[in-house]
Amino acid sequence: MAKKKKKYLIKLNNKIRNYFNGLPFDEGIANVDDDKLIELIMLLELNLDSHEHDDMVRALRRVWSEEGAGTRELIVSYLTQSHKAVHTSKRSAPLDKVEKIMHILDEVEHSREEENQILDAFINVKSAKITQEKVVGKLHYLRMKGRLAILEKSLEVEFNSLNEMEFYHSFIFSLKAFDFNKLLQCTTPPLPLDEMWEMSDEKILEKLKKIKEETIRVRTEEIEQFLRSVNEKEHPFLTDEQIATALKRMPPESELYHAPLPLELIEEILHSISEKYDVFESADHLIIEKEKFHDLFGTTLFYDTSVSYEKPLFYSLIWRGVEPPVKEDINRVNDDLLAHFKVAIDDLLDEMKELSSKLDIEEETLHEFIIRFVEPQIRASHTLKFKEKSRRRILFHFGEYIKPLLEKQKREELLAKTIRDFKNLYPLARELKRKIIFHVGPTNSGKTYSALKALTEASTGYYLAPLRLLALEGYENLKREGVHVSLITGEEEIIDEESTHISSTIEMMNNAVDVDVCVIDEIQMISDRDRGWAWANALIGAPAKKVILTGSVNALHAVEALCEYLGEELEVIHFERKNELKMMKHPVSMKKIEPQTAVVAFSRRDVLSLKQQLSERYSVSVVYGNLSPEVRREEARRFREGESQILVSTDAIAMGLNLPIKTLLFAKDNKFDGLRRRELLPTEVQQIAGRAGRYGFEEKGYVGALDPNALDTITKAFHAPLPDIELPVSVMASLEHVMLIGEILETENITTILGFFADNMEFDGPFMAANIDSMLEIAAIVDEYELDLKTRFYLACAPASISSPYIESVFHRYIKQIEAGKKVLYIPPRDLPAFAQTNDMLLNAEDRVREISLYLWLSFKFPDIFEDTDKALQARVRLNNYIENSLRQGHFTKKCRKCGKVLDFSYRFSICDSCHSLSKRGSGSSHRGGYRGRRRR
Ligand SMILES: Nc1ncnc2c1ncn2[C@@H]1O[C@H](COP(=O)(O)OP(=O)(O)OP(=O)(O)O)[C@@H](O)[C@H]1O
Repeated sequence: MAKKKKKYLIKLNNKIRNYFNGLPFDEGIANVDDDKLIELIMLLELNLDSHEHDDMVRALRRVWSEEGAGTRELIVSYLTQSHKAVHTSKRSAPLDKVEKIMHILDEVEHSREEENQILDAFINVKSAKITQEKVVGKLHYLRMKGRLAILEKSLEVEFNSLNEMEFYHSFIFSLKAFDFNKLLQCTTPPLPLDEMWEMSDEKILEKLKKIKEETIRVRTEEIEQFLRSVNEKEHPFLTDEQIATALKRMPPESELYHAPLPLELIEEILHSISEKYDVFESADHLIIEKEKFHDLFGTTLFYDTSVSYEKPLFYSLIWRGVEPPVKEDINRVNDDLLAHFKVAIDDLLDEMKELSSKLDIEEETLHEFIIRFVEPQIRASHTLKFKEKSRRRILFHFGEYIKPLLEKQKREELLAKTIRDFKNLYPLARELKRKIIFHVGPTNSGKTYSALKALTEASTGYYLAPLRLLALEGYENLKREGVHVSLITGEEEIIDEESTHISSTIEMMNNAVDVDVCVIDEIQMISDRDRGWAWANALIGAPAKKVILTGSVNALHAVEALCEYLGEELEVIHFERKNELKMMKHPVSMKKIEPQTAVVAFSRRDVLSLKQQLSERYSVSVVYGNLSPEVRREEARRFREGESQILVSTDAIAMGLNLPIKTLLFAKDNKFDGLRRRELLPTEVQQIAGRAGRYGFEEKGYVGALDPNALDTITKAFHAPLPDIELPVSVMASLEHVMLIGEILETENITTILGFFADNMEFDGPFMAANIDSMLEIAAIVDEYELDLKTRFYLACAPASISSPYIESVFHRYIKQIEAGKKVLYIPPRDLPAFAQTNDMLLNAEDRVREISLYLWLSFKFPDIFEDTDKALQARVRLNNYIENSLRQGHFTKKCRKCGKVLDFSYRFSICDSCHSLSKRGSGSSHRGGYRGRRRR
């Protein structure tokens, strides 16, 4: 920096040396003449007492040596080029600009004042831009301005920029009640000034005076006309007083018909015209507003519609007595607003529908969505406007709302697709490239025997039985053959650590470990309304290289269809009945039943009634569904080993059981199937009849009935061809499926999940979702508790027959404990008598056995909670003995409450017919003794 400054000072020194012909400043300055020295002293604003040459030279030498580069530059600049040495802009115009202007003015005649005005006008204009034309033009303008000023003064007017004359004049307003003077502004039409400047001042003045007078005349006429129009007859909107006040307050420059009216007055006038309006004003507009409403999807939106008028226009309508078209204008604006609004809402709705077209969203939900956003916005702004911003906001939120729904739907679709192709849910079975062999034949044809033989010979295998008893039979058969086998049913497990085989009930199939052979017994059960799904699931998912099915011929078509869907090889082996089975020609009377006869009825009541009647002559075994497996087995054993002569049973014996039955008699030809009472189907008759004349026990079998009508129906059904099982067959979700559905539906509600499976699944194969009504009933109970999904599913599968109120309450107690993670103690029944005295006692005992079945079943799923299995098993033995004894003793018979006569179990009343008729005859003293007496007689 310093270097740069020094260099600059040297440059200035050199310049001054040049100027002083090689002399330095101190010497050269002494040669400068006094005038220049004085100017230099003034330029530098030096205050000197004397302006003697030597004093000035001394002062300048001091300044040169003491002051900085700036002062030196000024001095150099002044001496070398004097015009650049101007110290500040405040100084007078540089000589050459003034000279230029003066030079131009020399050519034109002008006064001294005009010269000053011109110099002033160009003071800030650069010299280069100053031309003769501009200077002359300016001079001309100044002269015109001068003349205008004179004219304005003498005429008492002003010229506006349009070259019109503006002036104020006082006019008289003659109103009805009084007169008053008011100064008003008058304006002449535009004046041809260019033309006028050609004239003399006097002439111009004369002309302008005329124009002024004419303007006043016209204005006067205008006022008169105006006053006539508002004065002549009653003004429709304004009172005389209001007119007078408005005119008095009118600003002088206002047009008459534009005379302002106060806001309150406008409001009053509008109300008198029609409805309620709100009126506002801006500087130059009147805004009139009215509340309107619009029904949007059942919600009323309140908003304001407004119109705005320029004040002069509106005032002029009022002054002229013309009704302002506010109502029409507001309605028109409102129609416009509504039309726009509706189109915007319709567009939005369309867009929302398109976005959610894949979802099943009700139109009402879309409406609610729009209302939720639009209503508050309109309430807040009170304007029926649907802004683009709002549209975007609604669509954004709607998008957020449907996003999870769309995702869920996508997942549901994916799930449906997976489940639809049901076979894919069993990947292990699919990998094994299974071979299916169907042992098809009538009952007692050895089809199971032969399948079990193949199973025995296989190194690993499963036997899937329709009943627990048959699983046990299969287990015992395999064990007898020296096979290491485990038994797994819903209630019990007998595990052989070295087992290569498992005999289980079909619902317990393990689809995760593959084996060589799997026998699925009684495949025709696939058409069973409630349990059929277990056979379908097993046929699709059994993980065995060889799957042997046994069943009747009516299942052949369904099995073929399923194998075709699975793409798996099917071999069909036909079996013939081993023993002859003859249909009897005559009904057999109860009194003539031969030993080794099974009598089949279809309800527990009928079985007990038959037992009661037959017990008088024969020893009888009883088998029916409610009995525990142990009791059933014991009763079957007694019959098999000849301890009892007759077996009375429900159709629980229909499947598979091998017993030495020579004759099988149907007690009835109809049954209640859970929904309605109906005739037995040929398949049921043939299956049950097949229990007679089992190969290895008897040579021949006989089938008959107790009464002639039943015999007729049974005979027909016995000979009828079996109709093919109808497709589709039912399939059912496994735990894995349930978990998957739960995850996708984002729910742990087992009722919802099972319902979803049952309702929404469509399958590609010949399938439908199983009938799970009873499971859903249990699921509804389970969902009342806080449990995880796995637990819920297990519980929903539990054998809890909630048609028994006792079992239902037990089930609730169990679930409550599971929910709390607390142990469930098994409380055994207290002292049981030797046998049941009444039917209710027997029913209670059966409920207690079912309670144990439930307890044991749950102990497999929740071993830490249901630990009292030994106690439960012991109690079951006790209860079974008690039930067996009761059945044997027959002491629980139904007797007439009055005379003690033994009644049929199916008898509806508690007193017998004779007691009933006696009581009706009204023997007055209807006390017990009387009846006893008669009975004794
Ligand atoms: N080859 C055989 N050798 C010895 N006994 C046999 C033979 N085949 C079948 N049996 C016996 O014949 C009876 C009926 O056989 P199996 O149970 O296999 O018949 P099924 O066709 O399965 O009849 P259902 O359908 O009624 O069960 C059984 O007691 C069985 O032990």
